Amino acid sequence: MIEIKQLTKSFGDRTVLQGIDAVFETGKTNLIIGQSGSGKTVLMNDLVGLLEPTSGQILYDGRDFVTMDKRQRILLRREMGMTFQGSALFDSLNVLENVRFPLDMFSSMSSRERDRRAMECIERVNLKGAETKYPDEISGGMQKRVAIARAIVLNPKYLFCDEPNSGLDPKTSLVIDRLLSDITHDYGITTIINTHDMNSVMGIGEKIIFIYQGHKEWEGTKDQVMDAKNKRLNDFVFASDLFRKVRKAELDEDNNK
Ligand SMILES: Nc1ncnc2c1ncn2[C@@H]1O[C@H](COP(=O)(O)OP(=O)(O)OP(=O)(O)O)[C@@H](O)[C@H]1O
Repeated sequence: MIEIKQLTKSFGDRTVLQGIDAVFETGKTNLIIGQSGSGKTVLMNDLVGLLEPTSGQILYDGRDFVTMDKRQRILLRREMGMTFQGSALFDSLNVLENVRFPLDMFSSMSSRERDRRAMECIERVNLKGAETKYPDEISGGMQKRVAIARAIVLNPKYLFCDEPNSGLDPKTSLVIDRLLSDITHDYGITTIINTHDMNSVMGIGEKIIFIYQGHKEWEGTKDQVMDAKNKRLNDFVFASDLFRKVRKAELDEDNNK
């Protein structure tokens, strides 16, 4: 479990995150949603230590990341996996080498063991057969899967995914969502996903935190989103034409009963 308490982040005199309290649950897909510019990426970057919060606590199973010394932080970072917006693969490395990279950097495994572990993760994301291909030889969806395999190769307890569906068609997005959800449940990972994809929200949003202009406006589950009474959340959800139509059809159906 990751718990944040009164997390605030300012850049100069501009406050981007304002006193956020939230709990991200173990073994669940926790989604951070919100409009462009609401602060999702800043929040995630604070969580993984790419930014320093201005104030507040970030508790990883009770351990406060903010007050840790450098050595403790390095150790905790080894428990984190991350995928970035865009897949951020190394163009000059093939799929196997990309996935093996964290092991090459951080593990004491033999070369053979590293290959075996990397192949295990490649198989987990259904990319067996693609291990000798280079990123520019595979599709965007396959690149995302390579990024996920690389993010789990060190057996993380915590997985962070910033916009994992960006640039993907709806069908491929579903495949990625399902994969992230299965991995989260199979390995009991605390997974945090930044998204503004409503299909992801309704598909895998076991816990949803809605950020509005830097503060937590609403939290709940995918089953609560459609009926939530929060106007800002509704505006966000139903800004998607498809969801407005789905909701209207549901209401019409109710009225005709
Ligand atoms: N290094 C920085 N210095 C100053 N302002 C920043 C910095 N990083 C982010 N911001 C500002 O913080 C706000 C939140 O940005 P953030 O990238 O977290 O939004 P987001 O919700 O992730 O948006 P998107 O969905 O478009 O990725 C924006 O107004 C952005 O300009």
